Amino acid sequence: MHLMELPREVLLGENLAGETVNVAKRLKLGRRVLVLYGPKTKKIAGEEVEESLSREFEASGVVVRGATMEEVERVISVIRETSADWVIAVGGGSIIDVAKLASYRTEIPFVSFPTTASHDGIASANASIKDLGSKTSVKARPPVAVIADVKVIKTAPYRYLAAGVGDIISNLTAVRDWQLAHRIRGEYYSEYAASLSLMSAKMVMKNADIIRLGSEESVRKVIKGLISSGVAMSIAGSSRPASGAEHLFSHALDMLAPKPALHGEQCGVGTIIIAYLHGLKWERVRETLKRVGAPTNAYELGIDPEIIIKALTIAHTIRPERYTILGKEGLTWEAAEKAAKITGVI
Ligand SMILES: NC(=O)C1=CN([C@@H]2O[C@H](COP(=O)(O)OP(=O)(O)OC[C@H]3O[C@@H](n4cnc5c(N)ncnc54)[C@H](OP(=O)(O)O)[C@@H]3O)[C@@H](O)[C@H]2O)C=CC1
Ligand SMILES: O=C(CO)COP(=O)(O)O
Ligand SMILES: [Zn+2]
Repeated sequence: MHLMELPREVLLGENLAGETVNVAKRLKLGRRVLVLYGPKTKKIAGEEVEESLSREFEASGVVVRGATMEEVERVISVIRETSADWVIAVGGGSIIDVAKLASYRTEIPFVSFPTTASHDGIASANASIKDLGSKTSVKARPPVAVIADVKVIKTAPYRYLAAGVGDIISNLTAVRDWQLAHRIRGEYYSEYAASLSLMSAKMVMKNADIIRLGSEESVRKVIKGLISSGVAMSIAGSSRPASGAEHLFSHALDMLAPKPALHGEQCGVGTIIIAYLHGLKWERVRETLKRVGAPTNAYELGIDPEIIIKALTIAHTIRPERYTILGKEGLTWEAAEKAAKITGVI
């Protein structure tokens, strides 16, 4: 049996902090709510959401710092102490992932209230959590509702929106890797999930100039792509349609770089190199990233070229079960250096 779980409500609009109350009432989420936010997103929208919910429910808030297993366990304890009926995550990808996994493990629903359009975990069913030093993709449940407030998301520096484009354009190579794994390893493949995922990537390529404006319309375009990408992951039952070798490269950078860039920025640069390895039109990927003002090379990522090469050579070891163009052996140092040089990444 293949179970697909999807969000029940997706709200995209302006000034939605107060709407959280109506969503909770419609979906009968319960009286006690735990609001999760980060040190910055607390001020950006977290407090406002908590205040709105406090008028009708018993709301308490907790500050989360980073997507680690320790934070997930700490939040699980707070859920139990406060007997929370549901959770709402107000923040970037890290806060949403912690809320997603903690609510799944305590079997309560969670609502996603993104403050950035930088990642496609907004509506997905899986959580990317750092455990014992490396990022793992853990099964969870998608949010029962997504409340995307364009005004809040627009407060984030433009860099975050461009990172969202990087996370979406990754779908081009992720789907290629998935097809490869299907053909070579007989892995389950969903044509429907793959098409939906590719559609998001094509939409951002087509709308790059509108996205570049950094307007509310830009935010809407990127958010829709991120949500569709998350839905594609839910349909597939894994992050396969949106995470291939370019994501392994980004996870490797998170482990190796003293100061990693944003997830979506790293994935975008990874897509350029992995598209080259797949024999795809990598120049088109680079062109789109340039047009939206996302990084396309090591210098713009603020990462040393040696670390880029090293990350390419170890990427295949991060999730050995996830077969990609990197194969079982991975890239040699020379091959990695050549691919990075040809594509102008180093
Ligand atoms: N589960 C999935 O399917 C997916 C998960 N991911 C995961 O998501 C994470 C990346 O998410 P990302 O959002 O890039 O990074 P983070 O969630 O780590 O956020 C980065 C920083 O941005 C801050 N921030 C958030 N909103 C705003 C805002 N409106 N204005 C200014 N600053 C803001 C955060 O504040 P604060 O310090 O308050 O938190 C934080 O300091 C990675 O861990 C990645 O693995 C990515 C894609 C898919
Ligand atoms: O980031 C993702 C999709 O964009 C999914 O994350 P994983 O690489 O952790 O599976
Ligand atoms: Zn991603």
